[in-house]
Amino acid sequence: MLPSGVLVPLVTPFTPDDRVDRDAVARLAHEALTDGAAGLVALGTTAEAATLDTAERAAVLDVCRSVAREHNAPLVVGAGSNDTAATARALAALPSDIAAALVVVPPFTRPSVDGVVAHFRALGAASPVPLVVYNVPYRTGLTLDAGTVLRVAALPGVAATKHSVGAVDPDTVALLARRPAGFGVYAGDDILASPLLALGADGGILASAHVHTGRFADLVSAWHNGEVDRARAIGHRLAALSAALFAEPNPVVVKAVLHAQSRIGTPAVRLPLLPASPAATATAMVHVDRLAQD
Ligand SMILES: O=C(O)C1=N[C@H](C(=O)O)C[C@H](O)C1
Repeated sequence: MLPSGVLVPLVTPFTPDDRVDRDAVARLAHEALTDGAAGLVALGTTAEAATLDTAERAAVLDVCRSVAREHNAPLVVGAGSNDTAATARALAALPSDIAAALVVVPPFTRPSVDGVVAHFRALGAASPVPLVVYNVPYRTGLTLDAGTVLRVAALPGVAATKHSVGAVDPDTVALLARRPAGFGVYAGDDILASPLLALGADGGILASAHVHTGRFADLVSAWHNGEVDRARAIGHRLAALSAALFAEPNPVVVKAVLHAQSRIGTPAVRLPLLPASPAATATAMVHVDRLAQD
């Protein structure tokens, strides 16, 4: 359903007067797909989707759909909340040319395991497009063991997971060992992308891949082609880059770097995020430049 490779969850660049910079969104989307991304994610966490109003979300989606169509590339759209019925309505309204919806494990409410399974059963039934379950315990407050993810994976309409548990832990290993055929696993912790690929992940949804997209695409190919030494070497360099890009809350450093590269007009983020510090930006740029020279 989704291709192997790296999907770039696009940031939302803002103009100096705090409007969505549609041209910059389009430019970043084109660059990512031209540089080797297998697809795009619109309205993810990285997009600061929580701070966009309805019209802004529609504008971002519109731009991303048009660029994805031009490149014949899959577009995944971020969705999901701790209100099952509201999420089902939002999914039902998605346009049919969307490849998948990235749906977060219900945050904050802390339902039971059976409640989580019932949530995704309802969403799988309501959605016209396949679901990618976004498992990110440090954001949702809910840790799912491998058995629960596999129960969700077996539901109709559930196609993949974005695995962002913050560690390569026993449940991660069990998930990759026991996942059913055709169920995709995508790394969602940028720093851990290389070890997850070594365990067999299909790719990654990685904000870091705004920068050196081609290197991230190469990391996936190297692991998938069994070029272990090369994959390790690329993975170590990219992990250092990702660590620098995630030194402050995502996506503030990514935006600062894109601005330093003159790829977006402002590094602005919306509250409660604060702009990246000059020190974090400078450190990230050292890694960006070092990789450019390799
Ligand atoms: O928006 C996303 O998708 C991503 N969000 C993660 C986060 O902010 O925690 C990071 C990942 O690179 C992609």
